[in-house]
Amino acid sequence: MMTTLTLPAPAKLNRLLHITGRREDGYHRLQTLFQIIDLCDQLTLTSRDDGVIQLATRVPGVADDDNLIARAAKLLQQASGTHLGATLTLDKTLPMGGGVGGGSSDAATTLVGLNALWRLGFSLDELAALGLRLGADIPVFVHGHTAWAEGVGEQLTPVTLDTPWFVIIHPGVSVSTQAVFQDPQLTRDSRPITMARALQGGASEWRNDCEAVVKRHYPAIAQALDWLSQHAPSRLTGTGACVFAAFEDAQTAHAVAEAAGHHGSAWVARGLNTSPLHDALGC
Ligand SMILES: C[C@@](CO)(OP(=O)(O)O)[C@H](O)COP(=O)(O)OP(=O)(O)OC[C@H]1O[C@@H](n2ccc(N)nc2=O)[C@H](O)[C@@H]1O
Ligand SMILES: Nc1ncnc2c1ncn2[C@@H]1O[C@H](COP(=O)(O)OP(=O)(O)O)[C@@H](O)[C@H]1O
Repeated sequence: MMTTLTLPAPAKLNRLLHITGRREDGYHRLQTLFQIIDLCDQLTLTSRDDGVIQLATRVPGVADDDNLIARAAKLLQQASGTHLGATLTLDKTLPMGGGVGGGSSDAATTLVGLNALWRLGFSLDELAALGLRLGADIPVFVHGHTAWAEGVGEQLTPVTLDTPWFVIIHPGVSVSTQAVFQDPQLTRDSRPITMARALQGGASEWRNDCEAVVKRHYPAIAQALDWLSQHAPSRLTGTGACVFAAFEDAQTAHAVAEAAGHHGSAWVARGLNTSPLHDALGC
């Protein structure tokens, strides 16, 4: 019987991010295009008979009880009533709090992977609903398809986007998502658009409503955006700190990433339409 799985947890980019209003609970309504990319963390999940959820690796700065993979595993255990446990090993590549959704994706891979390992038989819809209780960015990674999203990011429609090579720069500062959403100067009244219109417009019309506020508060992000914009149109992902630009060929992307060194860490990643997690599990 299968007792160990090693699975990818891919990152995402917000190719477009509009803030269209605020819910009664203070959370902001968004319209966004989430694109999955091939930059990944790796998770190894090993089933155990004693019911214990054990973290074999620590995430710096995150208490084990707060770690999203431990929380996801415990939530799935509770929801299913299984007597099984798991040892969870996380090989972290994705920058934390960078707007590429690493923690959310780790949690999604835990839910989808343990569902297979423990043979629970939950559907992806059921797992996405569980994931939403831990974070708004988790459902897209559970479903595993590049998507148009509304609500707080949980109402998903799968779409197919171009699959360029992205240069992603993390300017080495950490952005507080909460502070961005609390800023009085944040654009929070963008007129809602249809998905068809967003897709028709194409990348040249896509923007991120958080960008102006984030650039004002974090000069390093403004500088990275200005520098990258000399090579190709550049955007912030999520509430930052990462910025990205799309290139048609890998060679150009690698040359730009190499030259980006003085602005922070830089990666090259390919845009995807389906998640490598779902490719690996055949689901
Ligand atoms: C805006 C996005 C787009 O992908 O940014 P990134 O986190 O990826 O950068 C996400 O949806 C972010 O979701 P997530 O990262 O789960 O946000 P949380 O940590 O729950 O939010 C921190 C705080 O930001 C505010 N917040 C967050 C999301 C939202 N739609 N409206 C809000 O007003 C709330 O005050 C919340 O307490
Ligand atoms: N397994 C995990 N990996 C990364 N961050 C985690 C994890 N568990 C909890 N966190 C917390 O979640 C925060 C946001 O993580 P992350 O998803 O990487 O950022 P973002 O939502 O900006 O892309 C981190 O700063 C950290 O405090």
